Amino acid sequence: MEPRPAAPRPRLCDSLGADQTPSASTPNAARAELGRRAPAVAAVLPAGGSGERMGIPTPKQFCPVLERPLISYTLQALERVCWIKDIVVAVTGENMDAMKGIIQKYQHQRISLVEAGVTRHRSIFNGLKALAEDQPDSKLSKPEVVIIHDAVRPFVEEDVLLKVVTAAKECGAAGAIRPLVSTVISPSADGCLDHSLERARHRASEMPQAFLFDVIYEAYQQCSDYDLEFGTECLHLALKYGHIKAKLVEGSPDLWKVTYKRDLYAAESIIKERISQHICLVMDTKDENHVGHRLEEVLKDELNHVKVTSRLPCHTGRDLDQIMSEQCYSYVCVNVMTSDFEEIRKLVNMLEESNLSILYPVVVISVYFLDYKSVPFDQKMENLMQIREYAKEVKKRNILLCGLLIYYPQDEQKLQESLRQGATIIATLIKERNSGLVGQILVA
Ligand SMILES: Nc1ccn([C@@H]2O[C@H](COP(=O)(O)OP(=O)(O)OP(=O)(O)O)[C@@H](O)[C@H]2O)c(=O)n1
Ligand SMILES: O=C(CO)[C@H](O)[C@H](O)COP(=O)(O)O
Repeated sequence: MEPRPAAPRPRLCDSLGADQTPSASTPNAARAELGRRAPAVAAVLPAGGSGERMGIPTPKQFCPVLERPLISYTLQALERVCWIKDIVVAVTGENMDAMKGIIQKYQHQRISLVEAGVTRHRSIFNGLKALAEDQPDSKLSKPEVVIIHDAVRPFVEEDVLLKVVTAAKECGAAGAIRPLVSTVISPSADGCLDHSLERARHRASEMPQAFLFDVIYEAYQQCSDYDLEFGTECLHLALKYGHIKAKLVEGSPDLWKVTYKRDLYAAESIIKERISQHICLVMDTKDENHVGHRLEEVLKDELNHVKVTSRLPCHTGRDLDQIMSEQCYSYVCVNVMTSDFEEIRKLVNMLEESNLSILYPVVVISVYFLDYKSVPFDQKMENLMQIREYAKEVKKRNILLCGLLIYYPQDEQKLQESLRQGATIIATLIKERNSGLVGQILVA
């Protein structure tokens, strides 16, 4: 088991990062209402499947995405919602230790583990039992509303959680839905089309779902072995056994369930895009006419949807702390005045203290300029080679450090070209977060 990192992490409810910002559509009135009447809300996450359709031995909830297990992203998405008091995760006995290791390594909070069942419904039922009042020695208390959410749907946002919880409080049950992508057809026994459903009149049932706890717990207590073995829909159990017609809430496309291998690639791309929305340039000069500021302009041009900010180095710029607390995961250290690594070391130390890289790889690019006239290329490169060893060291802390040498010719047009190429390399390193390039010195 990996040791627990020392300092507490700088986030959760009040500091929201790139993938943590509640969507603009978060219904503030509903949130306020929920706050006023504060129903106790808990969540149950079934995570006991084997991921057969993924076709690999590791169950998909434990597959690494940017070197962190998928389930950790889902836990992060739920635990950042302050009004969810307990999160109960159902895991198989054989994966219990691995799950405990994940909770410890990524500092997840408010998590309780229960043993999974042989089917998804049985796993959920075990989670509900742990929340029910009548469990001896349990630290958990029975919630008024329970959210059920698959461990393999990592992109659940606070606004949809709030919508299903508010609707469940009113109607007894609620679930997220999406338009169907394909038409659903029913084949007959001989493999021919029996009938097809009118696509526009049907919806795909997704997660999260929420229920008044008593409604869903009683439904699970009453349901048949057949339901527990073959059922795939909790809303159906609430209807069949509690006569509750669930409220259906439109969900976002990102709520889809990671099922096949390609879904892991899609999840990784979404995460990379979300954490690459803010770049901080740490400039070692205030001089507005310096080439570092021209690089900033070109970078803003290159990355027109990305927020690019610049700051002075760490020892004078206290607001770098602020940027780190806003969860900026990309830093470009522009060394105009010196060629040493002092500024980079200070920046990396600050990043380590911030604990940012526990959850996501942080990219740091150290940029230097090469004026052939003053320093020969080989001499400059020799100096920069030191970055390799240092990069190897900080890679262990999930900080991906690379060097970039930008040619600085006298000719204005050529300089512009170098800066543009430098900006393209920076943008690629940030978007890709490729750990294979750690310690490399690229030349523009
Ligand atoms: N006995 C089971 C089976 C599934 N699940 C969980 O239910 C969620 C949704 O199920 P699904 O996507 O079907 O997962 P798997 O059963 O793992 O996948 P597959 O059907 O491809 O084997 C997943 O988080 C999965 O871990 C569970 O807790 N217990
Ligand atoms: O979408 C869902 C609820 O409606 C479930 O996630 C889905 O039914 C899980 O089923 P399976 O484990 O068979 O994939």
